[in-house]
Amino acid sequence: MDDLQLNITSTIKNQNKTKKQTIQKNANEYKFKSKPDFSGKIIAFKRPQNAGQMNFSQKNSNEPPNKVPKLSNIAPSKPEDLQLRLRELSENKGKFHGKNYQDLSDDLQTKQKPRNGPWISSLFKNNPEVPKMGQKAVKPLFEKVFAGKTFADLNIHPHSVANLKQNLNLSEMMTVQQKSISIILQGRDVLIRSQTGSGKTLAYALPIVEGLQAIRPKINRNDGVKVIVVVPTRELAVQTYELFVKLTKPFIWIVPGLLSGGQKRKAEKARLRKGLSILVGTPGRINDHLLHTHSLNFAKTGCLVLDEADRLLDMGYEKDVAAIVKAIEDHKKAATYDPMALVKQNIKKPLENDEQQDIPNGDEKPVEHNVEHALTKIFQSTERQTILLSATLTKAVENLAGITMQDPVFVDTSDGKALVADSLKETSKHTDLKKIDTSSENIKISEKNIVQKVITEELNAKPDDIEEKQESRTGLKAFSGSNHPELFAGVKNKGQTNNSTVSVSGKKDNESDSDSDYEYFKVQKELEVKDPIVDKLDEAKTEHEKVEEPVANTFVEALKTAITEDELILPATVNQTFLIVPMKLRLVTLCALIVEHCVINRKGGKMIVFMATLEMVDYLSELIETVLTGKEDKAKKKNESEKKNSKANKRKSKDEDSDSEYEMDYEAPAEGGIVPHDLDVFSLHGSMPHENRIEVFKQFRVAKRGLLICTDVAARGLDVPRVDLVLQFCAPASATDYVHRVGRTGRAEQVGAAILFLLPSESEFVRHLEQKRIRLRQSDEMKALSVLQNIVPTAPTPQRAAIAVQARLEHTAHSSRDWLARASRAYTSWVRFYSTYPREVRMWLDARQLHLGHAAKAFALRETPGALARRAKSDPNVRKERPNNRLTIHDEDEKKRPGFLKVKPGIFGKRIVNKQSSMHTASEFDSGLPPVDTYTNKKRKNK
Ligand SMILES: Nc1ncnc2c1ncn2[C@@H]1O[C@H](COP(=O)(O)OP(=O)(O)OP(=O)(O)O)[C@@H](O)[C@H]1O
Repeated sequence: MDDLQLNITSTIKNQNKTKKQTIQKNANEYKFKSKPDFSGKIIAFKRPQNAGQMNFSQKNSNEPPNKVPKLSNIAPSKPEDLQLRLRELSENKGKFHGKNYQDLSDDLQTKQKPRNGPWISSLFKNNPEVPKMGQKAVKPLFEKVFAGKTFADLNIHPHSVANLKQNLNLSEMMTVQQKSISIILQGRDVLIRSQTGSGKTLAYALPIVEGLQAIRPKINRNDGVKVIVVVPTRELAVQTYELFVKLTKPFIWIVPGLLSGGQKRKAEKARLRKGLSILVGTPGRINDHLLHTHSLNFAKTGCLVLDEADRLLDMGYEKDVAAIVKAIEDHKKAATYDPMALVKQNIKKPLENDEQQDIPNGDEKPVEHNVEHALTKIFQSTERQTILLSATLTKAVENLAGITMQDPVFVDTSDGKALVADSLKETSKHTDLKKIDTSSENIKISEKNIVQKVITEELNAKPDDIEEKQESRTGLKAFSGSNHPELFAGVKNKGQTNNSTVSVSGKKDNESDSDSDYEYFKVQKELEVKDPIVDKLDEAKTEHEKVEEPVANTFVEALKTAITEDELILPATVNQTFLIVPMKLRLVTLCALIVEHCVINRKGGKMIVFMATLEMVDYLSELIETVLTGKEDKAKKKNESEKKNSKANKRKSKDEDSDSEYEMDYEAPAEGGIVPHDLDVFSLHGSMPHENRIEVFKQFRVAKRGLLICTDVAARGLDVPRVDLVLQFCAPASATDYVHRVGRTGRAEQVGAAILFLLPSESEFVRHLEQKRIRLRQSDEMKALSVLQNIVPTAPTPQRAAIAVQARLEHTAHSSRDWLARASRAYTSWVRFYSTYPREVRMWLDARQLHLGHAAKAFALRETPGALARRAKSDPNVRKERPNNRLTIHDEDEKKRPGFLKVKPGIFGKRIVNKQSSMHTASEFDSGLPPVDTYTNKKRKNK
């Protein structure tokens, strides 16, 4: 019992009890705390809950013990007074005379004057040792980014080629574009995987525009939504929409539109009523309009694109995606089916395709080049093409592909993988894939005949057959996955099962005389097997050439292999490193890297820092900006005399300076920041007002240098030019998230760097990344700190410079109640976030390993974890509940729309829901609008 500081505060009742009873009761009230000693050993000691109370009780020993001491009415001005009142309040369980314990505690924190003279910093004390991880032999996967072919080589409208050159400055194709464009133009369902920044957006946007522009008569606004592009974030929606705007410049009759959260519903409704050809949006918002905007109809939609498909199926999005797919099918089904009209329409087609028909009054210029693509036919039919894209694949994507795609093609551009895996092909080791790639050129010849073929077929077909065709391609069968049992039943059955299904062009597979694109692949395959010339050519090839040739798997095999192997690809041009930084040094090391990259770097760096929660982004971005550039501090300047005093004290204390490395002069911050240059700091997270969010994104995009601090909301798809450093301040929730975050740099073969911050307890996370073929090198954390000597030239060592910067950070964080509240909110949010890491990574990112006291230092806080927890408890702005993934769709809403059937749960088969990591992106799943029924309810209540 020697190490117990007993504070026996007994009530009158207790006094009447026996001594033994009193001691037992009080012993139960003691808190047990553990913290490491200097050598890192954990020592436990017990401390009474009201430790400070003993002295107070002693001071007021004249008063009866049961009497509540009164607070003086005079506002406390001196820290000692505050201390006193704080003790009074703490004794009285938080509230007294309407005063709040926390308020007083904050007053104490903020009004406490910095001590002048020697100030012992604990920044470098008690830190765990930084392990040297070494490097495992990892052979990363690489991808050839550029294909060596130009857009002019494609069979697309010359205006498109010219537009790409003039407005986008693009002429050479990227590999993924070369592989995918021709396949998309054939109207095939495609699943595309290629590394971040490899040009996937253009790979689908260009053929879509090409397919649309070729429709004759030209489409107009009244023709309805032809293409739906679903992306996970608003910024990505804006970016994709802008690309479509650029691509459709030569074809002004194609109207792209944007539906992303945060804008006024009314304005969007008006736009939808006017008519859009290409609709780009976030799933929540599209669904919101599906429910509440009756002019939005997908009956004419011929193409559905799900960009960042794995993300869209993650965390609550999948319901919305399912609802969109279902809406397309329902709307198509609901559209009046008139076989005669269909026949007439098809008979007219060859005439319509005659270019002369295009000139209404002889005024309009004829389009010189009007190639027919199978995709154009799809836009004119009731069918639908589905395109899924991502740099990373998951089981959920595989499931979705099985459900929504028919006879899909898998395009994987990583080296050593199948470049094009066609579901209509059997596994063949030495298939010449170039045949598939050039098929669009060959198919031109055959496509001329497709129209005629379809007409003949449809004229001959019974209504039942036609219905079956439509359903198979676009109807409920496709949605429920019933048309794809073979996809996962085994590859060998694939061909047979397909034989009994209806092909893309509506042709039965066993009728092999068809010229359709579907048949083309079949015939092509037969040719590959039978053609003696091809055989001879194959024989003539050297063994070496054969080894280099990519292996063409069937779609299912290739996709399954890709998912099982789970190997991740990152641009070879990104230099990836990690820093193991002890908790207390994290913030100051971050500042050092920002200074190094954005300030000292003459070229002017552009950097993105990923944080775990929006509270962290809000607080740390402002703190860093304030401390480094002095942005806000100006309002709270010290007066001249204080400055003089501090300088005098500084001089004085210099003389008294001790030898300790960790002891330094405390200098009250002077005016302004500590870096000589301007530093533009941007912050971005999902809870920002929409306008700010888009504005920040746009500003950062055009900035030549600057720092963006953000959550994972910026991790997917965002294409910000010249970002040369990505820093992950908090470890990602998965290796996949790591890839997407890093992928914001090194885009389109640009050079970039990525740094991952890890705690000593998290160091084994590197091994997890190495297993996924990600190669990282360890950097020296002390070397990173040495940069700070540039901005604190008086500091003799990097440690001293770090202490000075940390002091500035802490001073700012404690300069007002607001700062303190935000700091502790950020701290609390991070602590809560940490325990939500998904199970797969929890063994490396274990919340039990955290030292919460040290963590406070990383938020420039000086309070103990207990005090911070109390503050969080009394802070109404701290999010108490876990963010849910509910969208603004309610059961009642779903019922409101006629013909809009409720999506059955589990329709996407096995749901892969990453609930744990919902903290940092939760707000993304909102459509950005209040639920409509709130308004309705209010109205009802008023009545
Ligand atoms: N053919 C091309 N030549 C040069 N640059 C290109 C080409 N095509 C696209 N780009 C550029 O490459 C960059 C990355 O393109 P994009 O955003 O489409 O990549 P992504 O593969 O979708 O990346 P992520 O997986 O991160 O979403 C963009 O800046 C784009 O302008």
